[in-house]
Amino acid sequence: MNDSRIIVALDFSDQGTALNFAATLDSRLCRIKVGKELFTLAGPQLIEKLMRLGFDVFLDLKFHDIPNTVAAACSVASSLGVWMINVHALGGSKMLLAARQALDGKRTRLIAVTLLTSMNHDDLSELGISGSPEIIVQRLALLAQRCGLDGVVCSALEAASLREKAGKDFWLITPGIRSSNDNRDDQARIATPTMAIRNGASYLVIGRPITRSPDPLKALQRFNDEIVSAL
Ligand SMILES: O=C(O)c1cc(=O)[nH]c(=O)n1[C@@H]1O[C@H](COP(=O)(O)O)[C@@H](O)[C@H]1O
Repeated sequence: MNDSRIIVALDFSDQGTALNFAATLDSRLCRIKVGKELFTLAGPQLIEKLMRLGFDVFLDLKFHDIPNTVAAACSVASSLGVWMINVHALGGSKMLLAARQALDGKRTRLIAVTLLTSMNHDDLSELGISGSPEIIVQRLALLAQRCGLDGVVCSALEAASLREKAGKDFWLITPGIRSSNDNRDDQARIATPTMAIRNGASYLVIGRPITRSPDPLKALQRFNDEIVSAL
């Protein structure tokens, strides 16, 4: 059984590198996320190969469209046998309900992205959205919960207040994870693994701090150890 809280973001620009990298990891120590770049390049066959290596796959395509289109896309994504898929909460309740309905009776988990972790207060103002990231994330997360989704993607900074409001069974998936000496890259709302766990995160999405490490398996083990001691 895989009780790791880590989802490794497999953000690579070619299939061979991605598969070789996945093979150096251990499917008992993490799950794998495939995003837009790799899926556009390598498609369902790659998902199949990763599942054959024993990985639970989170297919991160962040669907955001009219309800009918999103529901159909969710249904097809689920038929690939993936562990989890996501949509944007900003698609609104009709879209979220349609996505949820498309997965009724299926094993695939459905979560909603709230506010991207690359965005900060200034980005919201630029869009004419008033309110802090925390308030917006909370509103979108509770909407997703009311629509019956399994959880949301948010930053670890919002996880503590959300955990209180959404209860213990709602999944909080937190990207933007960085140790204190890691490069922040394009992430704006970041937190350490310890902070994410203490704030109630269910799973931590970690990409570059593992994929760019000279010893990815060791980095994964180090993150897992940090998480276990924070639990
Ligand atoms: O849905 C996501 O996974 C996601 C949502 C979000 O708000 N922020 C975010 O960074 N992600 C993804 O999480 C991963 C983070 O990667 P690193 O910044 O390299 O750790 C990337 O694959 C992003 O696409």
